[in-house]
Amino acid sequence: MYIGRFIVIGPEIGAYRVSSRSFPNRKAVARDDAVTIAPTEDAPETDNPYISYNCARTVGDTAVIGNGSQVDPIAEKLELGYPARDALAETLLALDYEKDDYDTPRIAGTIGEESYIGIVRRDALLVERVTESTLVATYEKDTPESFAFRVENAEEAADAAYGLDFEHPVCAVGVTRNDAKTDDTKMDDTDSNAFSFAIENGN
Ligand SMILES: NC(=O)c1ncn([C@@H]2O[C@H](COP(=O)(O)O)[C@@H](O)[C@H]2O)c1NC=O
Repeated sequence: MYIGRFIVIGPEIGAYRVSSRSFPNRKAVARDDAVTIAPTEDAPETDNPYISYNCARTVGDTAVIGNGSQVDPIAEKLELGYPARDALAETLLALDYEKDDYDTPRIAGTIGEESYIGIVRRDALLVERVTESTLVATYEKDTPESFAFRVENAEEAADAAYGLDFEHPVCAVGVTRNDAKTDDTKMDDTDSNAFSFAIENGN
């Protein structure tokens, strides 16, 4: 089954996976306080506005993940003190679904004291609090659904998301709260105090 990009919110551990038929030549890149989805060096030129973006950011004790440019304004709203539910709902509604051939939905989630997951589709805006592991995807599984995601740390989350049996995996990012009970994650460049990230680019 092809479900496109998807998010899992644990709720203490999360993951984002890029699956792509059209633009497989992409990778996740760790920045100071973000993870970016970017074309690989050998990728063909494209002017598609939807395929390079920050897919993960942290703001204090909240992490944001998502499938497009909404991640930055969601993070900015959190910085201004918006509750996560409102930051997700207002931003998803303002940016709306992507104006491409598929009306691709925007999906996003936050991990924090309370965790949330959201999607804006052509026909709906859904934002829900997450209390058990939940998945939402751009296609097919485009309503948040309970999803068994048994992982202990950010590396396992990235590996598991990458390896899930949905077609055309490209790359994945795992994120975990450091004050959650699983704290044996390897720290890397993108770690804030509150969160650890891990990247799986399939090589
Ligand atoms: N976020 C992404 O990484 C991303 N990759 C592709 N898209 C959009 O989705 C369309 C379909 O892509 P695909 O056939 O790879 O699933 C693309 O034309 C593009 O407009 C994306 N937009 C939303 O998921």
